[in-house]
Amino acid sequence: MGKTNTTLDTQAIYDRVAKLNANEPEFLQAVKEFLDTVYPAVEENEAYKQLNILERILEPEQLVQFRVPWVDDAGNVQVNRGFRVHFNSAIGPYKGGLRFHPTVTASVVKFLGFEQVFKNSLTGLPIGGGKGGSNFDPKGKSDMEVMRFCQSFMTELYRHIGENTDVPAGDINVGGREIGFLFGQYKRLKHSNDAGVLTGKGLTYGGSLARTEATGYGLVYLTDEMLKAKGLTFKDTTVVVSGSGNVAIYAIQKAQQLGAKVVACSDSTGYIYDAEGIDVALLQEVKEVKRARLTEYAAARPNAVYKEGSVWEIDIEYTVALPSATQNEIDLELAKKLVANGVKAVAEGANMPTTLDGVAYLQAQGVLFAPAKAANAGGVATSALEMSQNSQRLSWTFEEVDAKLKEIMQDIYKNISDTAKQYGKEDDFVTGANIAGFKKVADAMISQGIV
Ligand SMILES: NC(=O)C1=CN([C@@H]2O[C@H](COP(=O)(O)OP(=O)(O)OC[C@H]3O[C@@H](n4cnc5c(N)ncnc54)[C@H](O)[C@@H]3O)[C@@H](O)[C@H]2O)C=CC1
Ligand SMILES: O=C(O)CCC(=O)C(=O)O
Repeated sequence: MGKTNTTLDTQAIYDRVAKLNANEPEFLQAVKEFLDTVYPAVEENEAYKQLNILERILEPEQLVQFRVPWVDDAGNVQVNRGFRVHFNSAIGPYKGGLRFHPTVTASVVKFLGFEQVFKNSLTGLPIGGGKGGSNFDPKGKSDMEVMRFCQSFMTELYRHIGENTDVPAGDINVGGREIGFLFGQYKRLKHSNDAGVLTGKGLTYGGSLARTEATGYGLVYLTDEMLKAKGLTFKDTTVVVSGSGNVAIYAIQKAQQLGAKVVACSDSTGYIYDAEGIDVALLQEVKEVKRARLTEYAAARPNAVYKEGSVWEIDIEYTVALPSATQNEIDLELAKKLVANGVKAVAEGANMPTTLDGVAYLQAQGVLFAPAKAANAGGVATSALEMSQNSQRLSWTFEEVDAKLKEIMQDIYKNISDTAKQYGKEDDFVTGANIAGFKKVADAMISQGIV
């Protein structure tokens, strides 16, 4: 076999990736955090080094980019760009969401797909990592425009997915409506009712109970474990959440069920502060039913206020922060603001919402920090439960799925916390999550040869 007694040079590995993926800042950010934390697990394992496991794991198996032409309501021809990255299939079919947002690029899809590999590994379920999306902006589009876009997007995507190959789901701006349109077009093209090809489906055609709630609920279950281990609790604790979409809404609901007071959440232009605690039913009505802005929530609640800017600029004392909007929403300056406001725990509902220097600062200040690949893994874990139900042609009850989700999140916390300790980094859950997620994938890759 090739090299013997090799020494690991993670800087050289990073430099090579940076050269190959120039102009992909989000992907390189995710790679840097990974390399900076997993090296002890590679250093101690001669096979990982000899077989260049890091170099291989950092290279997606495939990246598909395609044109998505569609016609708007005024009869104009529009064109967007579609992507799907098949990052790693060592432990199961590619699995991960689709994002429709103007900021979607190859870099964004690759960072999301890379993180998904280790997140999916942490769930303990047999799913590999993938992700996709488009720079299509559904804001202001009619249902028919969204449908035509989804049909065109699937007209290329269907070649690259399948219930045993790649199983997409939702992410930003891809919810039940979009998954329905995508599934309808997939069936037309394949002439086959493969329910397991997408997750996040509606309950009338193969969706799982509790998938809608799963990411937000799972985030709170994991945070609860992290708090309890330090003698803290959600009960009577003040919480701030960013975003007001799928993850944020159900995180707020579960935190409130556990006795917390969630006083703020946000959209892309501003945030609401509701000192009495957010009214989840009203928030759902505004965001999920009307697809309106948070200003409508403030207009309907006499004591709530709407402010422009980042919710992390808020000037109140609170204990738990759950960033659940988008990447890099908490930078170093905002991390300092969180600490000044008395925050004791941050758990990432969004993918990579904290910059590298933001994470380093929070950890240095002793803030409990749960990284996205552990904290928001409940969504994809429940998607895997949806796949199991589809293949058995069964539907489990809400309580059954929720109980499995809770157990998975408790297991993830234990795994990342034990792994951090094992590598001499107690309470460094970034290191714990990266090493624990990585080792399972690396071992599966080694077993399968050089492929
Ligand atoms: N839906 C899911 O099951 C999972 C989602 N995630 C992550 O959670 C985050 C939120 O996703 P969802 O709630 O599903 O999406 P969503 O489309 O339901 O909601 C997104 C929310 O983020 C806000 N937002 C988007 N861009 C923003 C920006 N530039 N600044 C401030 N706010 C912004 C939107 O206003 C909206 O409230 C994303 O990072 C996603 O990757 C992670 C795991 C699973
Ligand atoms: O449920 C899924 O497959 C997608 C979840 C996802 O995209 C994520 O975990 O970021």
